[in-house]
Amino acid sequence: MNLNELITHIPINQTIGNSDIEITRLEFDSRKIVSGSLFVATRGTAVDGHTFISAAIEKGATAVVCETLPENLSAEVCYLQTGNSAEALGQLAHCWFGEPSKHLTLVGVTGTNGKTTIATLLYQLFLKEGFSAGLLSTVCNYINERAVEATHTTPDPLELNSLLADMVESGCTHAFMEVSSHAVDQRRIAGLEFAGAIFTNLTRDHMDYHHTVENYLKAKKRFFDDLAPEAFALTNADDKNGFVMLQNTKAKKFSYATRTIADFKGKIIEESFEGMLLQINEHEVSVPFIGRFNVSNLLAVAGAAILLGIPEIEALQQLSTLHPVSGRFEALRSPSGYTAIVDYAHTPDALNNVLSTINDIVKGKNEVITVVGCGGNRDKGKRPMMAKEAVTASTKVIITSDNPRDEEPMDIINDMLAGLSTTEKRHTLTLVNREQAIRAACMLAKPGDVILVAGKGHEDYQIIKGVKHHFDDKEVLLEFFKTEQ
Ligand SMILES: CC(=O)N[C@H]1[C@@H](OP(=O)(O)OP(=O)(O)OC[C@H]2O[C@@H](n3ccc(=O)[nH]c3=O)[C@H](O)[C@@H]2O)O[C@H](CO)[C@@H](O)[C@@H]1O[C@H](C)C(=O)N[C@@H](C)C(=O)N[C@H](CCC(=O)O)C(=O)O
Ligand SMILES: Nc1ncnc2c1ncn2[C@@H]1O[C@H](COP(=O)(O)OP(=O)(O)OP(=O)(O)O)[C@@H](O)[C@H]1O
Ligand SMILES: N[C@H](CCC[C@H](N)C(=O)O)C(=O)O
Ligand SMILES: [Mg+2]
Repeated sequence: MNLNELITHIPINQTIGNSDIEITRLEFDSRKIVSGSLFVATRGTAVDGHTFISAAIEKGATAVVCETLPENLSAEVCYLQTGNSAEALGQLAHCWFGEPSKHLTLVGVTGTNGKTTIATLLYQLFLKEGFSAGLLSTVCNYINERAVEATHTTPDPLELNSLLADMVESGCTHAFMEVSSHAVDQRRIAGLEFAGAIFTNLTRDHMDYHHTVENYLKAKKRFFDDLAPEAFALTNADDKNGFVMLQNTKAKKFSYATRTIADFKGKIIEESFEGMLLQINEHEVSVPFIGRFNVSNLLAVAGAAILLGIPEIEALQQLSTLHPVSGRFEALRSPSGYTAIVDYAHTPDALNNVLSTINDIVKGKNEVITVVGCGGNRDKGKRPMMAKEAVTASTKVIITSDNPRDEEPMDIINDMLAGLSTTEKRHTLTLVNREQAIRAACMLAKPGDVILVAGKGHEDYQIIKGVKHHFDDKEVLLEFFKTEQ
């Protein structure tokens, strides 16, 4: 593609060299440059891409987009100085891949928890309604039914626009994606045209990255601020920041809630480990989901579907046919009569929601045994809170490893234990080995008890010292169940 055509949509403050040249590849990683590439130098969280401009040129880059021009300029290279390289990368990727989001009804979901659930259920619903649809999610990306491995909750701009272009080429009319706060902050979604945006909730997460809740809120809010007037913005009116997210949006505002006035209102009529009977607006709907938090998720799904043109009755009927996302409140019945729940809860609020749901069903008649850890190289502040949530709402707790990554597992466990009183610690088991921790919970459980294995959900790996080992909570449980038969 001609460079002049590519840079039409980005603000260029200064051009040095000939920009009427053909570009063979758009890249932001100097290690992937090929001859004729346009290299975009972005300031990262670990290093500054500007330090790799010369390396990119040595590998054949013939054009460079950067915020700061290098001291030594090459006569064979076109330099384009811009105010924000990350923003420019998003716009360039949008253009490079043929502006795919213009040819899709693209809906983004943001918030601390519920993004994967809502985006995946919308994708399922639109497939069931006969549409060709795509999904970008933490668990997996899909182009119609074709699975593409997910490296992130929200991919980098090149991978993101490449996947969207693949969806267009595959005949997709709708695409649903998660918009993480990192993605908004790093401008991975720059240039995308959204038909709608959904806000789930804002509670503690990613403080290791955003450092303050205010920064975290601002990152998510920017997603709504940037929406076009013809888009819809659907927010959770139960969340205290629900309308804060929408206060500067130009989009059409709508809300959903279980506890207050809203465009899409719902509540639980009945609940068991098999599912719930809900009242949504003036209709009763039976769904194979559990927990008040899932009522919110399902209201967002139904609301967005209706705003996208699905008749209300059809949208609500479809809710009954949807199936839970892998690793989100997955109930496994043991041969000896206890139930094990595998769930992805890895924030204090998520753990609180899941344990509240379990206790609403168990009602104190049986034991609730929780196995939980915290990820390494992630928010340390949440660790004592996670332990406290687990101990407060469980009869037994086993603290263990999640993805230790580059940290010492015992250091993470000790950070968690710091949230407990002496008495609470005395009643809490710690086992660094996650498999042993899950097995111990199964050995402790009696018929009717509930085990919650929290934090990893769908993950089939455990990251230890940079190595991704195979590990799957569900597999460990099913292996133990075999010993009970
Ligand atoms: C902390 C973080 O978000 N990092 C993301 C970020 O990388 P970075 O800024 O750290 O990159 P860097 O290493 O500092 O490099 C800066 C720049 O120099 C360039 N570079 C670097 C080295 C070199 O030799 N040559 C070169 O050109 C890099 O290509 C980059 O453009 O931009 C990269 C490209 O988009 C991402 O792959 C990377 O995700 C890392 C791997 C990551 O783990 N991110 C997690 C925290 C994340 O994004 N999580 C969210 C939310 C998760 C959730 O809540 O579900 C997600 O959306 O997945
Ligand atoms: N609406 C909600 N409110 C609070 N907790 C929720 C909600 N929906 C799901 N959860 C809890 O949070 C966990 C993660 O859910 P989900 O994967 O849908 O969130 P997410 O926003 O995609 O998370 P991540 O940011 O890690 O990708 C679930 O396993 C459940 O414990
Ligand atoms: N079990 C994972 C859950 C968080 C994954 C994702 N939300 C992220 O922050 O990368 C961990 O804590 O390591
Ligand atoms: Mg997710």
